[in-house]
Amino acid sequence: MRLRLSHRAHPFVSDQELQNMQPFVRAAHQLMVEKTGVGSDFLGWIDLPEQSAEMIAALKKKANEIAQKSNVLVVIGIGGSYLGTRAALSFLGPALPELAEPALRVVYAGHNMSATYLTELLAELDRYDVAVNVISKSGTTTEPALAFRFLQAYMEKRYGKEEAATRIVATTDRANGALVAMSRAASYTTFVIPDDVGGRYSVLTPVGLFPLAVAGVDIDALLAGARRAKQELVDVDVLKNDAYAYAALRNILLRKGCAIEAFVSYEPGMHYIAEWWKQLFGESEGKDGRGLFPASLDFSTDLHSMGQYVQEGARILFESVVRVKKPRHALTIPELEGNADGLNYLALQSVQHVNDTALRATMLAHEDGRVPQVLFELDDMSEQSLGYLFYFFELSCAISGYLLGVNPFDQPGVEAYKKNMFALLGKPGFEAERARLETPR
Ligand SMILES: O=P(O)(O)OC[C@H]1O[C@](O)(CO)[C@@H](O)[C@@H]1O
Repeated sequence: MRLRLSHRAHPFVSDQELQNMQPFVRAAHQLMVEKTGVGSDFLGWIDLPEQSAEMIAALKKKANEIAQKSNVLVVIGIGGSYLGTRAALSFLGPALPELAEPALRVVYAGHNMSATYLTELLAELDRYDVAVNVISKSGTTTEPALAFRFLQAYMEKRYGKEEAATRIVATTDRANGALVAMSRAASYTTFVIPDDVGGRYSVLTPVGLFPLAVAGVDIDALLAGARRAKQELVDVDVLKNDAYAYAALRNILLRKGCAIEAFVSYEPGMHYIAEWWKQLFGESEGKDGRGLFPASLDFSTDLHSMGQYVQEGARILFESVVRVKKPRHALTIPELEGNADGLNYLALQSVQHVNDTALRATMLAHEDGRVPQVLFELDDMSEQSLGYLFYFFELSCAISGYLLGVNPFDQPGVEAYKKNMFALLGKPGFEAERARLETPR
């Protein structure tokens, strides 16, 4: 249940260069643990692995009640309010939710504003017993608010106000935002997102824990994995703390001209882990004209599309590769009589061996193509390993942001499109902005 850094981008970065970062890593560490850095009022994520047993018990009780009477949970949220859940469920399986018949399905809304998506979602719900978890830290984000308007009306029409109120759970701020008032008025069960935890660091709050508990995930094991990461990743020595080494490597590679970091995995279940990771690093570091652009690649699938670019395109990227040491299933390749497909040279070997060989072959090829690579090894695809991974990257991201000299916990740039959208839609209070936008440029 661990994530280990097993390849530190050599020969592109030497251990000496990594060690040269030590004073800066120490300073970043101190800013974080002494809570003296910018954004220090958003360090609540550090202690999430050890949160109140009372809150976890209440959360599990309600999750159980919802799971008893529903077979679809609609999770309404955007960004950090849904990506952690989606990442966890795709990581933990089933690998093919379209074909599986789980006792409860989790579907998403409020992460886009597509009329097609919402209409087709609402049209399908009649066939299921439905519950809704609406999640918004601010309680005012347009995408989830819009989706909830439709879902709330659907639930009340279908079940009546009283029963709908037992099937809707709100996860939001303690006191502020429209969702708090709406939940009070309708008597929804609510769970609180702590004031000192930002959206992208919130997967281990009820934001992730509640829907995951409804879906049957062992959230105690998830938290245990995060606790272990918290206990283990304490050494300030950059050569002994993998989370800090990763943060330092990213910064070295950025300064060496890599503008893009691609998160690479060889398990399809990691796809949404990469999406979660992209938000974490993108919102934390992309500011003040700085930061690596976080991208992701699903190998070996994308080797047959983006592989060409990585091998021979502009030398502007490095890869952070995650290898899963023990995937959920082992599969042996059968022998084929007559060897019509020519694959008998692989007979009786495991599919994992072939996948791992693709990883080795690709890393060697990309090294020849002058692409720096960092390799992580994740023990397995369990809840504990996932908790470890979540905490590992959150910690790396905080240190990396401080090394970069930005506030890793704000996201002022996200407001730009929102302000323009409100102005163009005619929201009261945005008249001057609208006039500015409509002035010919
Ligand atoms: O939970 P909220 O307040 O609806 O915000 C959702 C997401 O929107 C952002 O503010 C911007 O994408 C994220 O930081 C956050 O995770």
